[in-house]
Amino acid sequence: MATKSRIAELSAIISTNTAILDDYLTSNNLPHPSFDAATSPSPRYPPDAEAARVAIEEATAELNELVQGPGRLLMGSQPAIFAAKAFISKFDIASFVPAEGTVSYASLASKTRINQGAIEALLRHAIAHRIFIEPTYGHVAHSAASKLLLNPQAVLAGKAFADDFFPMTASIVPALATYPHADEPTQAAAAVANGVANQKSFYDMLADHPERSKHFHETVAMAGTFPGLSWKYVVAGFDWISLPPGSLCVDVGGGHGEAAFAVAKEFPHLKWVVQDTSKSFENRPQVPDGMQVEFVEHDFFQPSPETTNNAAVFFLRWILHNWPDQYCHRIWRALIPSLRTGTKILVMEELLPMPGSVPNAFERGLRSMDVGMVALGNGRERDMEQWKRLFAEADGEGRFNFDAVLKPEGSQLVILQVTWKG
Ligand SMILES: C[S@@+](CC[C@H](N)C(=O)[O-])C[C@H]1O[C@@H](n2cnc3c(N)ncnc32)[C@H](O)[C@@H]1O
Repeated sequence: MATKSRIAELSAIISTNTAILDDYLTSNNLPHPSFDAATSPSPRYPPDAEAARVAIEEATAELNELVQGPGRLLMGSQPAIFAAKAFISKFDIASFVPAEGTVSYASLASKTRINQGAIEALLRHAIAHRIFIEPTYGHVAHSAASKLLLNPQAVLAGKAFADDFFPMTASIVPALATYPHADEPTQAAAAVANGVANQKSFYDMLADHPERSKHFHETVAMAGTFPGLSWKYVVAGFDWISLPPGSLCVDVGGGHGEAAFAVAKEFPHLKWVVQDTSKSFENRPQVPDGMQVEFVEHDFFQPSPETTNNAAVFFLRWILHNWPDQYCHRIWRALIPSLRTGTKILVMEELLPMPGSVPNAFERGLRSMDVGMVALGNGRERDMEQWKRLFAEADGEGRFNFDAVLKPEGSQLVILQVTWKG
């Protein structure tokens, strides 16, 4: 019997899994996927239906790319869509489009004071990507995707994309052409994009732009509402109950303190100090009543303050991936004055898999983050060997002992547990 071709295999996978998802939606009287503005924003499915959805996403993408052929695949990506998305967010285009009905390009031009032809070019490119629709010639209405841009959190994230993530991504190649060693934060694409190469790292530059700083920090804090990044995984990722009452935990570069809040809520016997820059603390939420959480301004390249001397745990989530190895070592060495034999250092980060060993859509997300870290500060996402090497070399004497990697079920990030041997 002839073996099935890959495209026939993929077609079968799509057919089987589409039937599963379709049955689930129909039998539960739920809306079916649609680009229509009335569609619910981000449907969440139970495990079987979600597995079918993921299989469809994976197989349709592979099938689509297979039938494109190598030439179209190589040349077909359209970077202008990122400019269109950045434009839409920067100029609040979604807010000018009524929830019901349409707005004309002429009206958008008068509201934004931007040339109508340029708006038409950018929005029609977005429309071709299902962001907005043009139900009658010259008039724009919402699609399901564009309507999401009315959500206040999406507005903030869109601004961070338009002002920071998109321009820094576009500057990766010029930065590497000028600074090929790619090992200094001040020579990364973010610095190049902002005209501060050799002067400021991304975070130092951001401190000069209060609005952008607010968008960035709130976007990072908001990421904790995404399923794989939920704060509940900070709670599940370590044996917090094993720490004696009154133990001090320090969230280094803790941003808005959401990780500390999540653990303090479940384990009120612990005290938390959240360290970060003053800019990051702006717009942070109040400490909920009864929680022992304190916010302390501290530069993590400087020695940890004496008040953290008896800390049981130093927790670093999404810190080290921003920085090249030698800067990570500086952050770790700054902890040493406060470390005692047995102090735990918990690093919550992505763990890069072997290339090609995880579903492609997931891998694309991870690799995109990795490139994003190069852009932000010549940082890196890291695989297991790279993490182990980073810990082993951090103090020059191998006193940071790597214990274990913990991955709570469903978490996108792992917790790497390290103990100070003293
Ligand atoms: C990617 S965010 C992660 C925030 C938080 N830990 C989380 O998981 O959401 C990196 C954090 O490092 C902080 N940061 C950057 N440079 C710093 C420095 N020199 N000292 C202290 N914090 C710093 C930033 O302000 C930001 O809050």
